[in-house]
Amino acid sequence: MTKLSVNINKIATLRNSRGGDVPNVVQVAKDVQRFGGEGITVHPRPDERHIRYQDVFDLRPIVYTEFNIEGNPIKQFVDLVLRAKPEQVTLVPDAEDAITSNAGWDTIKHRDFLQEIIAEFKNNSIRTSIFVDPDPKMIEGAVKTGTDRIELYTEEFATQYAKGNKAAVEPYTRCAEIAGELGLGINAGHDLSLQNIRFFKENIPGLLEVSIGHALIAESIYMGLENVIGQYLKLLKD
Ligand SMILES: CC(=O)[C@@H](O)[C@H](O)COP(=O)(O)O
Ligand SMILES: NCC(=O)COP(=O)(O)O
Repeated sequence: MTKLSVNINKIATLRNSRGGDVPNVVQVAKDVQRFGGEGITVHPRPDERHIRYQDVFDLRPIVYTEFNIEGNPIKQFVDLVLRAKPEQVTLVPDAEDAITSNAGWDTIKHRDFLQEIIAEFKNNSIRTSIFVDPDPKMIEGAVKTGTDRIELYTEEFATQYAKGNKAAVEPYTRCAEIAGELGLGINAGHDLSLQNIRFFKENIPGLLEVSIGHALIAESIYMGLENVIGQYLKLLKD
């Protein structure tokens, strides 16, 4: 069973474009859950260009599915996560000026740092996941950090699949097999969409969760949020 976590960053982007509180991110998160979404993902960035740190505290009491907070574990972010106590934290090595996440962790080079930070989150009963490229060495490195899960960075798959290159899923399949053998849980995300999600899911053994934001919100402009979430849930069924 693969859970759908809906990333609501883009709702905050729209709100922030005008100031004020329309659309209201808390109401959208409530509706996502009412429509069957199995988790809420946010990725607060240091410049708060979409999700603000305050949004995280406003969302915490209403998220009754699974709250997943993503970000680069700078001190400000670590403090936020420890205070909000989400069900899951996903660590992403994104540069401050990056438009969006654009790389996974080098789990070998940053092993000591990741080990320390992951231990702190786990001591606080927060499940950990780390964002990684589909490279077997990075998966083997990930297990040594003590993380519960990995999140496979799917941008390359999505780009290639859109061009008709279905073989692009193969490194992800291989890494999922390795992760499974090593006892790591498997999440995935970035540029997943109604077009590519079924094929991706079918080729990834043990896929526990996908977090989807950009495409899902864009698709909802044409088809409506409830309808789109329903379609994802059907496509993610075993
Ligand atoms: C880790 C990941 O792939 C997504 O969370 C992505 O970072 C979304 O963030 P933006 O909405 O800022 O692009
Ligand atoms: N972790 C990936 C995520 O939350 C959503 O990424 P995207 O669908 O906005 O590319």
